[in-house]
Amino acid sequence: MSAAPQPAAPALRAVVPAPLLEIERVAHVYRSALGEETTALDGVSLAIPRGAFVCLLGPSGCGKTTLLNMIAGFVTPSSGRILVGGEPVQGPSPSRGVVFQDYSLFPWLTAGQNVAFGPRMAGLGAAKRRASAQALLELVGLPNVADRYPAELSGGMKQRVAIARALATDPQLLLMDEPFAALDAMTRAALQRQLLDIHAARSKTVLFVTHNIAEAITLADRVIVMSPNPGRVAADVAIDLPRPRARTGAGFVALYARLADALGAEGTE
Ligand SMILES: Nc1ncnc2c1ncn2[C@@H]1O[C@H](COP(=O)(O)OP(=O)(O)OP(=O)(O)O)[C@@H](O)[C@H]1O
Repeated sequence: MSAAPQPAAPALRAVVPAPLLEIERVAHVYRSALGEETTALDGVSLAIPRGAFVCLLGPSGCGKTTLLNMIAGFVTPSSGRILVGGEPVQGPSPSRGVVFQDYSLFPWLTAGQNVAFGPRMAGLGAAKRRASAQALLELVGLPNVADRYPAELSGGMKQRVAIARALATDPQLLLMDEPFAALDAMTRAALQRQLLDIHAARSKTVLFVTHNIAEAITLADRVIVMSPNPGRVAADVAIDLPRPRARTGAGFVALYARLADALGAEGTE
């Protein structure tokens, strides 16, 4: 006698949180005034979870800045779409903080006013925005520069102010385009440490562009390697080393070789 058929057990579904950033089949073609076309990116798809620290690594011209500018809302993709928190990017937003390589502080504003700029645009009162700017300057290790102008600050100090400014609107996503490339090695290492502390303390999601393999391994949980002509994702490598990461450690050296290999003949540095 056969047993009566049992009802199927309900399928077990893991609860996977939606990624903060979704890039879906994005391409971008620049057209010059003379009608020349450059395909900067083609078929780029990525999903980045909340709280991740991801580095975009690739040689010059592979479209890293173009991709970052599209996520920031400064450039519109020719095709495909970009979602942040499930919403399509339709222009710049205070929920996405941007730090550029060239500091890009307003020279006519003091450091404190630069940091308070976003909150001022958002309508925060003077006393509150001064207090929050001072707290952010302290967070980046600059407790005494609020009244100084950018021209009175070193490159490393300017970049700290730029990071404080990017954090001032409490963005979900911090977009950083080779922010430490112009700094000397010691200042760069100090800012890398500080950025990791901020990432840990504030649980920000960070997308950080670099062409420096060691910097990518030092900072990221995950490195997206891009290749040029047109820009595409060539490799997606998890960095599961404990922090802080010694450059001479065996794991670091092995990942360095792996990423250099993924960069191939296009290798940077
Ligand atoms: N405004 C523009 N007009 C035309 N072509 C552009 C423009 N901006 C970038 N490009 C081209 O698009 C491609 C990707 O450039 P992009 O600056 O995004 O690369 P990148 O990887 O950030 O380079 P780098 O590391 O040198 O900053 C390159 O071929 C570049 O010449």
